[in-house]
Amino acid sequence: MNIREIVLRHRGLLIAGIGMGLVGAAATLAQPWMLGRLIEAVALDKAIAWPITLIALFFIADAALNAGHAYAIGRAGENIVFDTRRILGGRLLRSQIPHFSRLEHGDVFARTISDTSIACLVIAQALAQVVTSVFMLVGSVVLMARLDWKLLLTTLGCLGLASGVALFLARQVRIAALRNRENVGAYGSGLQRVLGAITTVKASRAEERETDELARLADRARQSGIRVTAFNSLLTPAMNVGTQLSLAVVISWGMARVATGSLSPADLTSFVMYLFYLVSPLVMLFMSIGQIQQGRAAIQRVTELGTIPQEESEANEANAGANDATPQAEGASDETAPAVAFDGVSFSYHDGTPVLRDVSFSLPRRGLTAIVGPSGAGKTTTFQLIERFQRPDAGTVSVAGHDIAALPLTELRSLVGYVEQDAPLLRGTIRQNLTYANPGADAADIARALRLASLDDFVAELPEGLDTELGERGAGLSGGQRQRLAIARTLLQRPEVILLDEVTAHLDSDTEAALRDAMAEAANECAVLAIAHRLSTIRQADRIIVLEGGRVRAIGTHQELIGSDEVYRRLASQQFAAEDALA
Ligand SMILES: Nc1ncnc2c1ncn2[C@@H]1O[C@H](COP(=O)(O)OP(=O)(O)OP(=O)(O)O)[C@@H](O)[C@H]1O
Repeated sequence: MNIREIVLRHRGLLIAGIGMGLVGAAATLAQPWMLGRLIEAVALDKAIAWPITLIALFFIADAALNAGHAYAIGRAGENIVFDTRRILGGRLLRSQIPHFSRLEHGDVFARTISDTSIACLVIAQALAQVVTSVFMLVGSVVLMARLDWKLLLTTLGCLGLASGVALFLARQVRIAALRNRENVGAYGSGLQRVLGAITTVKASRAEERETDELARLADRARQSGIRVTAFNSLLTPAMNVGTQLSLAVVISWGMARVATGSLSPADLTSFVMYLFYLVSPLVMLFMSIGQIQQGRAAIQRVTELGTIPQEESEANEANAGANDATPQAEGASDETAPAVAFDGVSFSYHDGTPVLRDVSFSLPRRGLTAIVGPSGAGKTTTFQLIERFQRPDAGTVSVAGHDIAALPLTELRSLVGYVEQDAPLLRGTIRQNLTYANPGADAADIARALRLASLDDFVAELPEGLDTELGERGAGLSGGQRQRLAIARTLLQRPEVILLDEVTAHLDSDTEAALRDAMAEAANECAVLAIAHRLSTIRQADRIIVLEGGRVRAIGTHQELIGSDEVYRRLASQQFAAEDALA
């Protein structure tokens, strides 16, 4: 992502805004000159209608052009912020999971929400301000030099002194503002951390501790905020002192020269007006330079986030599809190809520890397969590879006969339905959540999916039925209901393969039995691969894959494995004991 390109896309509006600003500045500069001519006309008893009309015209043009300038630049800034956020949002959603999972969410929000505003608005406004300020400064200096160069040198001396102090203060403001942004960001991250785990905080009676910690972070933000205010409040007086000093010198020396006749009252009036004009662009220039520095830091943070590696772009997917057209066409009609096949797959996360080692298995197009194994055996990682959230270091993974490395991602993910361990739901109605992967599903399909997931009675009892609004992350539903809603959503997608990650963990025995029926029915239509702990689920499976330490230990039915595999026997007896204890 390149912010320069985004800014250039809006150059028309920016140039129009700067153009209006420059013409407006010229109209401003013309006013003292015209006022001088008006004073001369009055003094010499000449006609004053023209000077007055011109001053009025310049005044109106000045006001109108300045309003146009502010509107155009503000609008361009908002357009740039919009484009940056739109692109950034898309890039985050299409980013590669291994890179995304390393980001801190609070920081991602800060970069996407506030850094984009600062970067774009500051750059658009501050750049425009620099251009118009420099024009005003040069214009004022040239016109003042034409009026009286000695008075100009005196003015520049006084203002130069004040500018030096102002420059120093502006630099301090910038440093303090950067620190303040970091502190505000840290407070945001802290707030997000505790609010995301509010029930754990309460259950651990940690409210007081966390409130103190939040207050400590907020206090750091307050202190750096006060530093910004302190330096900022000195900035304007520093420039005012310079202005007042030069004004005092210019007026007293200028009046003395008017008395001796070496300067006309009209020129002195114009000169004093230009003096005021000189100060405001000077302050603006310093502030804009400071803002641009701040904006550069924000641009860097936005650009860093924007360069997060992407899953293939649409174009690449199309190419991959075109290059792979023949095997895909064959595979799609080849019902004999396995639903999922792992062939010599090895994988490690970024820390390099091997998680899967030379894993090979294949699933037929129909039927229920359970994956069992001790905690950390690599079961969820297997699912991550099938969805291509992660890529294998060696070996190939195929779905419906296609090597998934060459399959367009949208196609792969339409073939595979995935119900995660925590089954997160999105805000919105039950219907929106249900049809999330298949927005075109009709009422009959929805009713079938609800029935299969044993949710039909629950939804029928709700006053608003399918249109019931769910809270954040599915609040308003029990863990089991959330899980079943996620299963119904996957069933509606009608995939070739359904991956279920410990979906029966949250369910009571009755619901689990209903869900087992749902799995059996789904397994008649597609391949179901379930990570399971409950023996009742495992026993129902057509085949069971036993994983241990990232390797496939054994594959077989419950009866076969009980007789032949030590690890399976141990897992099964542990589960029996646990279920007996529960009973
Ligand atoms: N994102 C990750 N980054 C680094 N290591 C990871 C990551 N996810 C999992 N691991 C590691 O990979 C190994 C396998 O994890 P995985 O979640 O696949 O196991 P699992 O068999 O599903 O375990 P469980 O039954 O406890 O859910 C574990 O040692 C885990 O610490």
